[in-house]
Amino acid sequence: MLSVRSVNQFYGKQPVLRDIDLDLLPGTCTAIIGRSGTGKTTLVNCIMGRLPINSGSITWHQAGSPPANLLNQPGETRAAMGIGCLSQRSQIFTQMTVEENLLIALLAGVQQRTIPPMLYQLFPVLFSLRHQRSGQLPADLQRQLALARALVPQPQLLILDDPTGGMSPRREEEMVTLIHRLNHDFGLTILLLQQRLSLIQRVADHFLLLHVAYGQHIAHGMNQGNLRKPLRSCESGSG
Ligand SMILES: Nc1ncnc2c1ncn2[C@@H]1O[C@H](COP(=O)(O)OP(=O)(O)OP(=O)(O)O)[C@@H](O)[C@H]1O
Repeated sequence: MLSVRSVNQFYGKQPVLRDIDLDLLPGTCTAIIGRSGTGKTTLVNCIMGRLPINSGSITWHQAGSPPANLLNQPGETRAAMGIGCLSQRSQIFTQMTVEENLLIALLAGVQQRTIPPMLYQLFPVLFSLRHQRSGQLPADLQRQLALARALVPQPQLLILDDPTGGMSPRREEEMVTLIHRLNHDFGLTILLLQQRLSLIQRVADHFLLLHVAYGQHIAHGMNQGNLRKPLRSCESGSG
């Protein structure tokens, strides 16, 4: 579905991503693991077209269509191509109601004209609060709303940047269940950025480890095994 090949990215002269390779297969959940500052968000920003890359390629594969070079697509069109993203900071319009936030996501140049019915099934709490101003919701429900918004255009690939960050244990558990359902029941391909292995092991099939070695950020190999089994080391020795 998505191939990242030999991607390098620098902030000024400082290398952040070094020769990153990543393959996302349809229907899988892949985790990008790494401590704070190892470049997880930077990689996602490159995939979403928010940051240019210095070298490498990012290719989008869709059944029945030739591979598309994502680097030729402006960031705005990547959502319409089927890539959704929940960023670290919830992006909701706090003056609008829950429902208005969902409706406005339909304006993002996608074919979809109505809120998908499954959305309120997935988020029953949001359904009961749909006429409430979203700024009045507690932070973890605002996060749920941001995720629901990302799902309105019915993406094929959903990128989740620290989706449980700052959540209460109860909402975190709901979010983990939700990610699992989206992946297993709805077949959504998921790229999950997380630091906590215990959470990753519950939902992810594969992982890519980013870490800092000798003062530089380098990517280590990708495990194609099943992460619900005990985590195996995937270091490839490139440091
Ligand atoms: N706009 C920027 N300009 C310069 N350096 C930056 C910029 N954004 C991030 N960095 C640096 O790039 C490195 C990678 O940052 P990034 O946010 O991608 O890491 P991360 O793994 O997502 O961290 P976290 O888990 O805390 O979100 C860090 O050293 C960070 O300080």
